[in-house]
Amino acid sequence: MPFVRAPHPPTGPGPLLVLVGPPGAGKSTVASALGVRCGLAVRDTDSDVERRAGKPISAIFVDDGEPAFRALERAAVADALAEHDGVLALGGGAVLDATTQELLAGYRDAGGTVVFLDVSLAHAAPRVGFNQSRPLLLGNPRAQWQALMDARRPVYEAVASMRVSTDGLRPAAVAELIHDQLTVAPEQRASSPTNRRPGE
Ligand SMILES: Nc1ncnc2c1ncn2[C@@H]1O[C@H](COP(=O)(O)OP(=O)(O)O)[C@@H](O)[C@H]1O
Ligand SMILES: O=C(O)C1=C[C@@H](OP(=O)(O)O)[C@@H](O)[C@H](O)C1
Ligand SMILES: [Mg+2]
Repeated sequence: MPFVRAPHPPTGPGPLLVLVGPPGAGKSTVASALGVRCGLAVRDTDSDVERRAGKPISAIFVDDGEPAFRALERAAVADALAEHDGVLALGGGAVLDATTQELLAGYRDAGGTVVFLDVSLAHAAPRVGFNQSRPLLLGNPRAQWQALMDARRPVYEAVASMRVSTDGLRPAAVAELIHDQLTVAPEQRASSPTNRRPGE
């Protein structure tokens, strides 16, 4: 079923939907599931950064450092917000950047939808695992993840227009929830638990 499109940002096409949240929330996976389900193009800023750098994120962190990664990420997010008109998954730390926060606020003000995929440590840990691909979780992944989430939760809540708890839901079910939220009438949406602004 096609989406009922939210109003476009006035300055460009803009994504239909932007996914934010911590590592293991399922941003990349749910973006793909939504793309398949709804026939939408999918873009992931982590993939854009890796393509531009010509190496994996873990290698960027080791060779060039986190600030260099964040600069590449800031540029990738700005480009994607301007160019992409499908589903956009951000990397988990992208929303910490002040420029990105401003761009997302403008996107939302223009009618764009930013979805915070929420997840608890118990559900994120098995998803993220202990591999080397997420450099910020090296050492003690569970403790690192929880500290990161505690620090970032207010930011995820501030930039989002919708929060979806993914605990115990398969990616396809998360995609279905988001799809259903965006295809119901706005007046029904306002009273739905998944569409309250975080904190409301
Ligand atoms: N809702 C979910 N339930 C179970 N596993 C999931 C879910 N969402 C994602 N995964 C799995 O968790 C891992 C991380 O997902 P990913 O989409 O890369 O998360 P993110 O992009 O938010 O870091 C992948 O192996 C993916 O298949
Ligand atoms: O949370 C973070 O700071 C990061 C999350 C990763 O993306 P995912 O959230 O898609 O795993 C990736 O951008 C990088 O390892 C840094
Ligand atoms: Mg991802």
